[in-house]
Amino acid sequence: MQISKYSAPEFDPYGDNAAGGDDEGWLAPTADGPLEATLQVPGSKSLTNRELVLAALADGPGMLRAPLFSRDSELMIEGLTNLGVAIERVPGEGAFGPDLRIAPAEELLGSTSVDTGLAGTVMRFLPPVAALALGPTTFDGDPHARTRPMGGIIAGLQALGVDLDDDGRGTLPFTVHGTGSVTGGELEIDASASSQFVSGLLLSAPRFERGLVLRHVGERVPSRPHIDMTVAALRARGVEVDDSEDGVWRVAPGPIRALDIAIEPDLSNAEPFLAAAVVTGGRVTVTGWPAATTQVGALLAEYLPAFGASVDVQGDRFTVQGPADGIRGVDLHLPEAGELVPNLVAIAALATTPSRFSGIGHIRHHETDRIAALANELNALGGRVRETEDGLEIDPAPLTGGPWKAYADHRMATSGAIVGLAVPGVVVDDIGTTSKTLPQFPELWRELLA
Ligand SMILES: O=C(O)C1=C[C@@H](OP(=O)(O)O)[C@@H](O)[C@H](O)C1
Ligand SMILES: C=C(OP(=O)(O)O)C(=O)O
Repeated sequence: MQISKYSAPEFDPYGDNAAGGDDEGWLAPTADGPLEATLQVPGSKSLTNRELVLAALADGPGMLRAPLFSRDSELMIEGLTNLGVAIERVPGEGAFGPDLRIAPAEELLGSTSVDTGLAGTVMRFLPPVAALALGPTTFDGDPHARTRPMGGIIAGLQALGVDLDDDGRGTLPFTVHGTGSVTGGELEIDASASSQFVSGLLLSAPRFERGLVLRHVGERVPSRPHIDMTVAALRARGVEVDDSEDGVWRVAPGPIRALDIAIEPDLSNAEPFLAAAVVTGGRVTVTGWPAATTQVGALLAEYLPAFGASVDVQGDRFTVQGPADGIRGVDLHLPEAGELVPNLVAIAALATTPSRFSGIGHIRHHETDRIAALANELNALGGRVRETEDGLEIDPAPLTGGPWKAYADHRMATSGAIVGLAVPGVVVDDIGTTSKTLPQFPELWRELLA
């Protein structure tokens, strides 16, 4: 079956957007055999929100082609707009929405507020931009956003001399009192809780008077591919970045070049559909797969074969063929790829041999404590899942249907959908939470199974 181009529903950034669900929850469809499908997914959250920030700080008007439209990107657009950036939707060729034309502000202006929702990229990338604005900007978000670590950004900006009022807990809410400029220079932060502390500071750094020499001190920084993505995005706009010393990033001051740039499809949002091939022994192709990318989702080409699946790449078509003789358990150490873990754990819960995931302690600080959430939800269905300090261990066990809590976490919601393909009666309480990065999920999933 060829999944058709999908037109995004009217988007309600704060609403439930429970397309396909209701108060009773969303009954995950069960596959009655191997699934065969070809589909396209919308633009990358990580690339869209980086390029929005860089376009807003650039030396002239720029374009984003085929960007993502989801709660996280709408919050980024709204936050930048509040700071005085003009962002206009213009017709484009993308299958999932318009293009964006971005005109940087003559002068960024505070005296405003930014709602971060639950978006890590908004809460970590915009405070340094607000430090460049004139006037105070207050940051706050969803209830759970107030528990996500912000220390590297708060302490980092304060150490750079930015006046930032917080209550000392190292979390939202806080106010950045921008003066229109940041001196920059040498800075040490602990980025072991999130790579986004590094990315957030680097993105604004070319606009600091002395640039930035950012040194990480502490345990290992997670999600390194996401930092590499930030560095590549800066270099593509003519910014000089030296990352040759491990744990140190040197950004030269200077202009950020305006670009007309196409956003790649979100390879991490392709994951649940590719997982569907693995758990049903079917065949799923995602089109528009980039030949070269900094997205962590490209590592699915290594991870999915560990379950016994095979991967075939022909041009821009990325195809996964699921195993015919049952899913193999895996032993994966994934500090680089925390964002991919929930869906991989869902596959592992359906495997015939044990699995172990390690090196992912930091995902306890994502949209929810993903280690606890995965263990809770799988064990409630009869699973045998143990939390470890930095991961999960899973023994094979027959699962039965029942409620599946999403905890406002888009990847928990899609993980419930994956389990439901093989286990009748899994009911996801809030499938609408997929609107954080993929509002089309319920519709695309329905088409996958049609
Ligand atoms: O910069 C980014 O776009 C992201 C970085 C990672 O954050 P952490 O380093 O906090 O895991 C990743 O998990 C998140 O989904 C997106
Ligand atoms: C961790 C994630 O998001 P955020 O950008 O909010 O950190 C994620 O998308 O899996």
